[in-house]
Amino acid sequence: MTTLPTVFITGASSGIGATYAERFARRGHNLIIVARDKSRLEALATRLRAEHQVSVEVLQADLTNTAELSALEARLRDDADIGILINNAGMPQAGGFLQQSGEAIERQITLNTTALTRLAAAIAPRLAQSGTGAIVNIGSVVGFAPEFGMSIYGATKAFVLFLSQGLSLELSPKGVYVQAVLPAATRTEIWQHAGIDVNTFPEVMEVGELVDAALVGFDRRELVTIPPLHVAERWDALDGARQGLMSDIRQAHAAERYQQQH
Ligand SMILES: NC(=O)C1=CN([C@@H]2O[C@H](COP(=O)(O)OP(=O)(O)OC[C@H]3O[C@@H](n4cnc5c(N)ncnc54)[C@H](OP(=O)(O)O)[C@@H]3O)[C@@H](O)[C@H]2O)C=CC1
Ligand SMILES: N[C@@H](C=O)C(=O)O
Repeated sequence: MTTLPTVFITGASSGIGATYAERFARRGHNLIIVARDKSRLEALATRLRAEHQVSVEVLQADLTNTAELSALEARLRDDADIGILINNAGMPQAGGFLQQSGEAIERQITLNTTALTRLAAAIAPRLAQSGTGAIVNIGSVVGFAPEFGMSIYGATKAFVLFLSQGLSLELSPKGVYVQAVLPAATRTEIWQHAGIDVNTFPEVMEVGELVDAALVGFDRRELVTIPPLHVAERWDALDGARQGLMSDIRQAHAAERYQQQH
């Protein structure tokens, strides 16, 4: 019987990450679950060990702490049992751009982009060497929507999508599957952290439905999985238009509309 890869999940103490942990435990995977809240992680680990007879290791870490992030990188580099990284940990933006302190900006960009990238960079060489494995990056539809007024958060999520597309081009020929998952409003604690009452939204997806849909995309080896997008052709058209724009870039001279009228 082939041994299933261990799944390394960041942000697993609540919400989407905790649900991913439950779903992969149900599939029989051993887990390594990471977050700052050790007691919540331990409670989840105890439950999943009992319910699914899998190994669940708890790693308490603040991904914005360089030393703690480095320890996680070393584990991802060295532990050959880890075959799937779920880069889930993230934080929202509370308030508009003008309300952001330097520290808040640094913390959000560090968690949502730097830590996610460094953890992917830690595991990717080993997965590429082995010719198998998966990296799942949790983005957001907010990365498509500057109109939502979460400019820094949305920029970090646009980063996650671009990074995932780039990593897929670089790593999928080496057997490594990369997936970007783009939820919309999903019922988790993130909204409390954003200072927003999620119950004021006309529609919110339940977290189990979100993760189950993301796993359908995962099982299909889909690159960009957008569970709330009911018209899949919209994404195809957007990405096709992006590629069309690039094919119309002529680098030798500025476009006529930018030529000085003499
Ligand atoms: N819910 C939604 O509507 C949407 C969410 N997303 C994304 O989904 C991902 C998961 O969010 P969601 O489950 O909703 O939110 P939650 O707030 O429920 O979960 C966030 C998780 O990240 C962990 N975390 C936060 N800060 C740190 C840190 N500094 N170091 C380590 N872990 C940290 C938290 O654990 P702890 O506090 O114990 O450290 C928690 O486990 C995020 O990337 C988010 O941007 C995307 C689109 C929509
Ligand atoms: N996490 C939510 C916003 O804060 C989202 O990405 O929709």
